[in-house]
Amino acid sequence: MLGAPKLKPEIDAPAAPSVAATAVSIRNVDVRFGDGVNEVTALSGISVDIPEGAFVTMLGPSGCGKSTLLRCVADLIDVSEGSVTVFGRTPSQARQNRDFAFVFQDATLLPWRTVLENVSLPLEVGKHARTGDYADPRALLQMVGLAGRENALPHELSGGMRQRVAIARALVTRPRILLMDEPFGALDEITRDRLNEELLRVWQETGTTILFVTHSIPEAAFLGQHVLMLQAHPGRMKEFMKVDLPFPRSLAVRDTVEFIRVTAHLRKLLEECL
Ligand SMILES: Nc1ncnc2c1ncn2[C@@H]1O[C@H](COP(=O)(O)OP(=O)(O)OP(=O)(O)O)[C@@H](O)[C@H]1O
Repeated sequence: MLGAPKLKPEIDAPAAPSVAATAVSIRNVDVRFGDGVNEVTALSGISVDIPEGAFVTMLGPSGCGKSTLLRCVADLIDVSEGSVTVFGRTPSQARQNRDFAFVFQDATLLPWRTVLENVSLPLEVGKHARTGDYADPRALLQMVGLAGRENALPHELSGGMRQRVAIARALVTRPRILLMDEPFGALDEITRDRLNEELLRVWQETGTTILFVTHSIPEAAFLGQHVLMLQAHPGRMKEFMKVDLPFPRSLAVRDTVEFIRVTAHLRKLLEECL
């Protein structure tokens, strides 16, 4: 039996446009160090919005101000002009609210504490253990591939393992933003590749916004949804470029024509920045 005739053709309701909130807003930022003849303009006129949940890699010649910009977001450096907001708060308020966590090139683990005790450390000094708003340190260790190494001491781990601990420690307070300053810069290429893949997986599992400084063009292209390219003397924004490569990405993407095209474009931009 036929159903009742349709009076109107069925039309799918248009999907609501998904507009990501802004995680970090950087407006006309200048940073100067020193006074008088010793004054150095590290950053000049930087404006960019980092969408919530984005993975943004920062690339540029040595001394262009990548670390300085990351440190402005992290409330480690005050801007000379302009403003930085983190989810609408000042960097200082965002730090107190534990909106972000920082991962440096050196894992900076406490040598006398086990892996698990290092990952749990932020819970001892912050409000998170009190409020219960934290990630399970053991589950994080599993996520970064260190299940079974909870009781090891840092000196018993490889450099790559130590960085994995540092990443787990950074994630334990469930920061909304992860600020990473060349976290894999001191690692051998194979370990770095593996950690790149793992970091993308962690990003996709946690939805954390990531700002990641690197010197490596392939690393910037492989990890980034966007690449923020800075030029030097003074540090200015060259380009905020979307990387048109699909997710999830595996290392095999680096052999594709599209990836080679992206890295060639980044190399050309980088040469223009010198
Ligand atoms: N505390 C400081 N005092 C004086 N000058 C500084 C300070 N920090 C950074 N600078 C200067 O600011 C500029 C930007 O430095 P920054 O470390 O941010 O660059 P970078 O792009 O991260 O460099 P690299 O890629 O070599 O790590 C450089 O000229 C640097 O010498």
